[in-house]
Amino acid sequence: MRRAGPLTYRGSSIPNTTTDQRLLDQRGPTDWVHTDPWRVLRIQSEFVEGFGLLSELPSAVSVFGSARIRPGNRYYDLGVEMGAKLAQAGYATITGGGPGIMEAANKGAQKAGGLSVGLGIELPFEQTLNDYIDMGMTFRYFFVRKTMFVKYSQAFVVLPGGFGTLDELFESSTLVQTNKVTRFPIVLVGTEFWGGLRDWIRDSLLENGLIKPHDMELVQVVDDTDEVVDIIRKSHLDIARQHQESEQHPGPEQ
Ligand SMILES: C/C(=C\CNc1ncnc2c1ncn2[C@@H]1O[C@H](COP(=O)(O)O)[C@@H](O)[C@H]1O)CO
Repeated sequence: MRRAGPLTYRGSSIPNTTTDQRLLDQRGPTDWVHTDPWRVLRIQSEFVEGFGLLSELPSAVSVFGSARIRPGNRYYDLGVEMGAKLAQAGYATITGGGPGIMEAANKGAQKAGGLSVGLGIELPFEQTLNDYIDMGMTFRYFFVRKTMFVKYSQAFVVLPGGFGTLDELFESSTLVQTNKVTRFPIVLVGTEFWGGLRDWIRDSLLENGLIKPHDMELVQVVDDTDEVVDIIRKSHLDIARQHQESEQHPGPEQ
């Protein structure tokens, strides 16, 4: 009789090698490493690692913005200030873990004694997480990383940036617009930078009936980092109040 894990073999059914021998003695073909079923497992493991790292994170805010802005630029300083204000208000700061505004927000958060998180992305060129990160992970897949930003933050704050930043802004706006996430403030910081986009959304999208009038409220544009924190706090309090009310007056079981 031979046991192989949960399996039992007897007589001529007993294999002449063990599972461990088959695993360890030979490599076999390798082309499966480049197939989609194998990638699915890698994607799964990325979700597992991400959820494992972030599931016990305190209240947090994702801060997005340019990878190209350097120290000395006024928007870099704005990023540092934003991270610090979020830390002082008790929020962890999550960024894309890279240079520029991401580094600035992480720096501000860390220096103000807050929790600074970086969710980096593997890129075709070598890049490490910036130096101001307390907890970090580098993702292979953009879409897995994006899930983490939304799942583990209470709000998105968007500073000036290029295509990457716009992608993050419009993806989050679509998630709120389609009710995939609810009660999720998206705040653009810098009216001089973002004002033109807001006007274009109103004059082109709203004017042509491509969005509804209330969609204009999905994204707020402000200058003052204290105002950003107020918007986030207020939304947080509204959510807490609604939770309390639904506990006191529970609806029908679902
Ligand atoms: C281009 C340079 C570095 C790129 N490194 C990045 N690291 C991490 N995250 C990134 C990077 N580039 C883009 N992102 C994500 O998009 C947003 C910034 O993109 P933008 O096009 O610069 O606006 C940012 O929020 C990240 O999540 C130069 O060294």
